[in-house]
Amino acid sequence: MDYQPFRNIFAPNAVVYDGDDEDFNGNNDNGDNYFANNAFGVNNNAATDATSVWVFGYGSLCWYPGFQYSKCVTGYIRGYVRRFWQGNTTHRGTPEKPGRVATLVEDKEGITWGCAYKVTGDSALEYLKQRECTLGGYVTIDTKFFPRVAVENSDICGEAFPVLVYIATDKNAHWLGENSISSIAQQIVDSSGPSGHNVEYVLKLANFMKEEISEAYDEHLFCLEKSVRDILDERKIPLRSVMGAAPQRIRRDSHEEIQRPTTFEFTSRVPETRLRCLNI
Ligand SMILES: N[C@@H](CCC(=O)N[C@@H](CS)C(=O)NCC(=O)O)C(=O)O
Repeated sequence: MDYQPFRNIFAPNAVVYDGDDEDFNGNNDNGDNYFANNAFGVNNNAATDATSVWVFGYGSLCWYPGFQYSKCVTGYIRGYVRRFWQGNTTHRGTPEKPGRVATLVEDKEGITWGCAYKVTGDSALEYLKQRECTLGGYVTIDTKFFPRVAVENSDICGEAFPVLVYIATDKNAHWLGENSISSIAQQIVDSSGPSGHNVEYVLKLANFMKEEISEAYDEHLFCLEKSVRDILDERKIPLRSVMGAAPQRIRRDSHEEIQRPTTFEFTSRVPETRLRCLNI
């Protein structure tokens, strides 16, 4: 499916960090650093609070952040694709039977949808350092996040802003790498760990994508989800035995609820409508 990312309709002139003349650490040809300057697309008091950063989630963080945050915005990053190529022995597997969790793999044309959380202070980052890095083998990178919808006069008003991302590269001890969807699905159905069954991890991520970002299509994730469900059916494993508790409710995209002030002048312009079916 040829996916076209959403264009930001409210900030057509937003300064776009085009990615051509900067590398991932944000340095461009004349020595400016994207991440040192104000984040594009988020107004000053939101993006440049001294102690706040945005963290991009694309795996379990989408449905189980586990830390305090003040905002959650759905959107995507460019230059990466999501792949279940990272092994895990501390959350969704054991040292004897590692599970598989999501990571990102570089792909110049790639887009990965997820959500960005605004966190303030150190506790969230300390928690993520333990959960992702110490227990999971992830490291952090900086990249830019494109909100699905930017809203004029809100704190999510431009095309992109900097995010911190936790990514497992092929250099870490738990890396498993590429394998067929059916083999990965088999391993997932056979794995569980202290945080729950590996199936729960895949299905709750797939549910997040379908419920929150239905316009996006992640072939790797959805083919894996189907393969996992087929195996569960073949083996007559009831979903309730692997799905754990219902995920916490996450309030997302509150900036989209900002309504334009309707003035009398505005409403008086609303054209007459006829309810043809009632002929009134
Ligand atoms: N960094 C990715 C993946 C994070 C992830 O799934 N990490 C795993 C393994 S370290 C984890 O935290 N799992 C917790 C769980 O499975 O409940 C994200 O942004 O969501």
